[in-house]
Amino acid sequence: MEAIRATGLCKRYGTKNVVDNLDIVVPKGAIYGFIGRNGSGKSTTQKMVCGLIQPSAGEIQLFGKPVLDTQVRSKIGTLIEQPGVYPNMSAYENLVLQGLSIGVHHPRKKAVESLELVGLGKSARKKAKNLSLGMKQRLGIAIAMLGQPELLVLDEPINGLDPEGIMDLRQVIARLNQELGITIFISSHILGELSKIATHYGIIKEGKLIQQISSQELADNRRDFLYVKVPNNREAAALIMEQLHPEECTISPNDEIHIFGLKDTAAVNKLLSINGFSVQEIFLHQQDLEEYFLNLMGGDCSA
Ligand SMILES: Nc1ncnc2c1ncn2[C@@H]1O[C@H](COP(=O)(O)OP(=O)(O)OP(=O)(O)O)[C@@H](O)[C@H]1O
Repeated sequence: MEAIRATGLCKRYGTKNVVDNLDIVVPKGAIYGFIGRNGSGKSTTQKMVCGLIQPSAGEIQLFGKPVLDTQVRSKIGTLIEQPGVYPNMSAYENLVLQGLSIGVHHPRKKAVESLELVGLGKSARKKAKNLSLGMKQRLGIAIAMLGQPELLVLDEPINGLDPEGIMDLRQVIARLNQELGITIFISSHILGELSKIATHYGIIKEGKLIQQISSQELADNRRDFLYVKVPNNREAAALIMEQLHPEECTISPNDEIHIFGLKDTAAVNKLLSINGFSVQEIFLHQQDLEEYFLNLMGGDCSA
């Protein structure tokens, strides 16, 4: 059963379809990276998934139930926009207060547990206003965790964080997913960081889903090749085709050989060497995720 299934989802503001006929499937247990430029409709989609705004059309099911089902709503934790924290209260006090306001059993115990979960155990007594942005985001996740959700919806939690903050947050997300089995629906326009943890991706452009793909399918789609720099490249390429039967060998504009469908660097190196070619450079070129998405989105998506 999927954690989220959105079908034909639309949101119209005035005459504009901000979200346009979206079909999204987030499998249970996934870390689903929802990727698109600013203004592409990510927040609007996430707000509909959380039941914060009404779709203009379409249907959303969470764990097989309609999004407005009260039982299912208790399974969602959200971090959308800034977490509502009191700056002069400590991280711990904020959590206790939030816990009390949503009627959590044993709010003090839960507050301590939630702080530990997000790696803020040692900063429990710090005033919220003195926490770094990354710590504030983790406090926001701790608040979202108070209700023991099965699904966390995180809207651009990485935005504005420094590299250390990003790494800490990434570890927290991975831990919640792996240790507690929580499904994560996380939006971002920063691709690299997400690629280290995401198991699935949905790519949205101008309100339309342009691709939905698992990280496994993505790895298969990305076209890696062996890069070989060698004099007499045409003869070398012909020899490689004849002896090692890769899918394809091309000569790049810079005169390097690109071999597709073969990853055995040693075999190529050996073949060329024993036939008198002096290999200057040889390595496996892997198309990185950024390149892949930029191709799909047609330009710089961090703009
Ligand atoms: N309440 C609203 N009324 C009118 N237009 C809106 C409203 N909310 C969002 N929009 C518009 O919908 C489009 C998508 O916005 P949305 O916030 O969903 O995008 P996003 O991908 O999350 O981008 P960002 O990262 O900048 O928030 C934008 O053009 C935005 O101006």
